[in-house]
Amino acid sequence: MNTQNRSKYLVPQNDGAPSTSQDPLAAVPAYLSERYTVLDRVGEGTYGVVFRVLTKDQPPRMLAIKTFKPGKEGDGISPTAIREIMLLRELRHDNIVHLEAVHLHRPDPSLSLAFDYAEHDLYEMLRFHRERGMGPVLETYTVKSLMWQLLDGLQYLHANWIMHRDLKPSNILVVGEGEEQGRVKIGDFGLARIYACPLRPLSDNGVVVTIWYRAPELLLGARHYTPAADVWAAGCILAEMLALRPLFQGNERKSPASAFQAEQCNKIFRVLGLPTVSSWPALEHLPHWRDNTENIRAQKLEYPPKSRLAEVIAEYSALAAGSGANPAVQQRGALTDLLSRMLAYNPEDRISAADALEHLYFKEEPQPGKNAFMHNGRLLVQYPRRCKIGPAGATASMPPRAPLNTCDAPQARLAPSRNATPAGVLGAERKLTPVSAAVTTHTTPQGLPPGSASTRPRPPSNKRPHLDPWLR
Ligand SMILES: Nc1ncnc2c1ncn2[C@@H]1O[C@H](COP(=O)(O)OP(=O)(O)OP(=O)(O)O)[C@@H](O)[C@H]1O
Repeated sequence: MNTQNRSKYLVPQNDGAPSTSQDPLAAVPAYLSERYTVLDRVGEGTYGVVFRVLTKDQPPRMLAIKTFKPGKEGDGISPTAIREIMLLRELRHDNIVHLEAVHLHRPDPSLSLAFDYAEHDLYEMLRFHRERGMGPVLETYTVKSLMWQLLDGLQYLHANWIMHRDLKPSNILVVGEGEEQGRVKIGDFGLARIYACPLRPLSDNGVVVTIWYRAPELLLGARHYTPAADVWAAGCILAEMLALRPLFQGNERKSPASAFQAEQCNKIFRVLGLPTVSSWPALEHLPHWRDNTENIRAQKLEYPPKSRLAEVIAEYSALAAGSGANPAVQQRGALTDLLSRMLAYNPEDRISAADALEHLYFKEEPQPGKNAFMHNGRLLVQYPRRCKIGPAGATASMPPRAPLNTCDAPQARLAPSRNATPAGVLGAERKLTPVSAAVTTHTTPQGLPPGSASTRPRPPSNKRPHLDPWLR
């Protein structure tokens, strides 16, 4: 089995098959059951396992608890990490997943974080369209609403000197029902760096680290991360919503850690053309550009003399729609203008999240809304609910527990994974109010039960539509 294609939701077995034999809730720390009824397990990321729970207060609320994997012996949770988590608790925005509670179990130490629960994420939504051959792809209104909300959340983070650094479809959560139906919740910010220390390198875990959303300045060796890199990732996500496939889908070179990611850069250059020092003066100081200029220039003929972004988006999205007519790209002028500003090579020229919200694209009809699923009183698509893996016989008062190993999604096949980029997050200064909320600590000497293998079914394959051969 090609480990690059292995979903990170699966703990590798000798034969590469997922394990379904272990109790999916075995990894729930005992101290959590004092406060929550654990319903089922919704997934596993690089750093932890996520459970769906109900609070035991009245009325019960549904939350997602992320329980972080125990670190190697001797690895504690640093005060810096705790401070950062506490800062995350202060974030309040409609489009940022809210960190409800922090449970720190000192003896291990182990940590569980409680967030708003969101039934969908953009990765699964895109997969749904791709797999079901929904044709056409996402509705224009849905694309606009999701992007508008994502940018709104981003501008809030950036205004507070926080950068996400790991934006990708699987981190774009979307609420399924209730008052906040169709609402984007940016998830997973900041936590990757906090948990990077105790874990083995991602490659040891057989996890693919996606670089598809990584900005060119980072690929070319820039040391400093700026909010513009989040906007690049958001631009890639906008393109992916239209095309149902990642715009720049390169393979990552895993080592050394600072390796020049030639293939990923190549994918970008083949669509946008080569960057130039005249339009991006800092380029000549970027180490990977400097060290590889000759090689890059030697392949010049492979790259278009000017950006082909508009054509590529039109081609890809027509392929995704199957019929050659994708309503989401009908307003091509404004859409491609916004996209090309979000995907500007020079980070200083790249549009900010705040300015992007003012772009003509969002002013043209249909204008974006707070509920990305519902337009003019009509539910546009009923997305399948998350795959959840519950224990037979667990009880829950609200809503009914998902049956064992079920989900509404089609049975899974292996796919390029939902991938993670190692990330850090918080800028040095913030406009946030001082931290007021307290961490709940648990000092009873209960260790984490031994972690169990994830039993999440494999996602289906990420079928690539037929591509323009020179874009391969
Ligand atoms: N607040 C939430 N509500 C519902 N599901 C969630 C929530 N947060 C995370 N999940 C789901 O739990 C699973 C694991 O999430 P997690 O954030 O740990 O990993 P990831 O984003 O997929 O990858 P990584 O952390 O490695 O970048 C995913 O399916 C994710 O969509």
